[in-house]
Amino acid sequence: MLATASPGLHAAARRLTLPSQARCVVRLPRRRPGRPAWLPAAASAAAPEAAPPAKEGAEELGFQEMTSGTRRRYYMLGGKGGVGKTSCAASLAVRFANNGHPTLVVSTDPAHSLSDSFAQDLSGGTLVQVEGPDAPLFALEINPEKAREEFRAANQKNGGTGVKDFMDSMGLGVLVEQLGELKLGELLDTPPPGLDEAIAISKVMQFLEAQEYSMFSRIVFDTAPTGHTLRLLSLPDFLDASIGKILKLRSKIASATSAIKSVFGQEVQQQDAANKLEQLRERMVKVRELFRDTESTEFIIVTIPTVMAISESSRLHSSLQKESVPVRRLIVNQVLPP
Ligand SMILES: Nc1ncnc2c1ncn2[C@@H]1O[C@H](COP(=O)(O)OP(=O)(O)OP(=O)(O)O)[C@@H](O)[C@H]1O
Repeated sequence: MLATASPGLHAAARRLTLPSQARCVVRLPRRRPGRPAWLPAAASAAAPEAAPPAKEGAEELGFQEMTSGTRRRYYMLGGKGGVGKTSCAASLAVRFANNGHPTLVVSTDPAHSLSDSFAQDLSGGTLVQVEGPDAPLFALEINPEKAREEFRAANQKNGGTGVKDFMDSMGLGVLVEQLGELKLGELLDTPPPGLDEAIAISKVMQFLEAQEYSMFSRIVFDTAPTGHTLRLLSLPDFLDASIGKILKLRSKIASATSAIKSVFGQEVQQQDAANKLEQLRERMVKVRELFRDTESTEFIIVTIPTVMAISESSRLHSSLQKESVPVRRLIVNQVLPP
């Protein structure tokens, strides 16, 4: 089905080329092969070891490096909005599968572009097998909004926003103000950018721990645009700080309110909310660790040959370096003839 429904994509995946240096160029249909002559100086920050004109042999060697070994590896594709992250993630996943890797490609894009790339409906929130490649290729489209809703519903059920409401109801107005400063309500009601995606990624990681999904040796993530990725990386610190302050505050008021709390039976609810936040923080820490694990993970920046995209990619690369996220390759998409 893939070959007939998306012949261009399939062909592109087969022609995916990767130089052995720190960058790779994906050539999609109707695009001119070869090193882009337009690459301005600004790109050197995103690809410090800018490659010489790529030779097919060297490119294949680079790709072999990505396909070698059966140990599970994660590839995170990120970059500016609309540069072709989903298209490239789909191409890379097909290429992995055609090289014998049981592969899973995950998208957290609510626009469902992965479904369009494969011409299959993947929106059900479960794994769907993509027809065409040699080895099993499964795709999963996670709706981050839905994942967030689940999280919020769980919090509400467990009295999550109730921490603030509870303080209010106890007449502890001053502390409510302090809580406002801690942005607890904001965190639970309007999560910071990146949280949706972090929840989605941690969900995927959770189910990959199950025996039935242990076959996947390559996991490709089509991640959100730049800003979200950066927020996602700083989330555990943000949550650490927030949760730390919340717990400190809680212990401060514990003695003053314990009698009233037990009368109203809200102590358990509060504890649940704190546990839920703590669980969330732990999951975020796992996501952060995954991003930084040079053994298993690689972040690939996708860009296009425009000044704005390259500038943003350059900033993304610097930020990822600062966060110790391994970046070794750059995909330059939509290379046009001069
Ligand atoms: N090499 C290419 N040649 C032709 N069209 C392309 C190419 N790469 C991407 N496109 C088209 O550009 C559009 C955006 O691509 P895609 O959805 O993959 O980008 P994205 O970075 O994932 O977007 P978003 O940030 O919105 O998630 C799509 O219509 C896609 O078909």
